[in-house]
Amino acid sequence: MEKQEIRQFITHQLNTLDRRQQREQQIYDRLFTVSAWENARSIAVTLSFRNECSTDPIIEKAWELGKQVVIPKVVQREMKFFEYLPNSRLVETTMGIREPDDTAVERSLNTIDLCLVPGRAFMRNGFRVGWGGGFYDRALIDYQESTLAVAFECQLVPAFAVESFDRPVDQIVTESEVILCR
Ligand SMILES: Nc1nc2c(c(=O)[nH]1)N(C=O)[C@@H](CNc1ccc(C(=O)N[C@@H](CCC(=O)O)C(=O)O)cc1)CN2
Ligand SMILES: Nc1ncnc2c1ncn2[C@@H]1O[C@H](COP(=O)(O)OP(=O)(O)OP(=O)(O)O)[C@@H](O)[C@H]1O
Repeated sequence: MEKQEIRQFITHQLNTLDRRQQREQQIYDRLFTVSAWENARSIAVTLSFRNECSTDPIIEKAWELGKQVVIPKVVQREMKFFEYLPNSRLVETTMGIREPDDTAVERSLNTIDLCLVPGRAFMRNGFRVGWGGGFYDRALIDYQESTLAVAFECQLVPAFAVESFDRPVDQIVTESEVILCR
């Protein structure tokens, strides 16, 4: 399948997913036992939108545990990361993604212990298909710390053509397993 067909297929899968809340809770419970999560003092995470697995409980838990949280903002085709606190103000993009406002403090991704990478579809070897902006492929080029994706089982796909610029994640946490990709 082409990446574009995979995106359409996954959108349908996610829109018709049953027992979503139960599945999300299983994903969180499993994520919170992973050592890369436990050891991270700072995490980068996206604010979920549309039918992505909700990241709100992940962020709440991170704050509860005293972890620093940063979230991305797309600035002129480039993604930058900013500190995210319970009282941070957000603005919504035309696409519907919530992003930090102008007052947020920028943090280099390279100073963050764990990067939670969003994606539409994943192979078990960690390669992913996103929304098609290539933002994470570029952001992860010289990122040395742990990368992890949370995804529903139905987002795992058997095979797609990997391109030279694609960057795999280290681990994928689903509602039924932790996949060690590398
Ligand atoms: N929750 C979440 N936040 C995220 C991502 C993500 O996958 N999930 N991203 C992961 O990389 C980045 C944003 N990714 C984007 C990828 C593509 C387009 C884009 O192509 N927009 C089109 C409109 C497409 C549409 O409306 O459907 C455009 O601007 O013309 C925008 C943002 C950063 N934040
Ligand atoms: N390292 C890079 N340098 C320049 N362009 C890149 C790089 N990585 C990706 N791109 C560009 O980004 C485009 C989209 O890539 P791809 O379809 O893999 O995005 P994606 O992984 O689905 O999106 P995202 O990473 O934002 O979730 C590609 O067509 C490619 O030209």
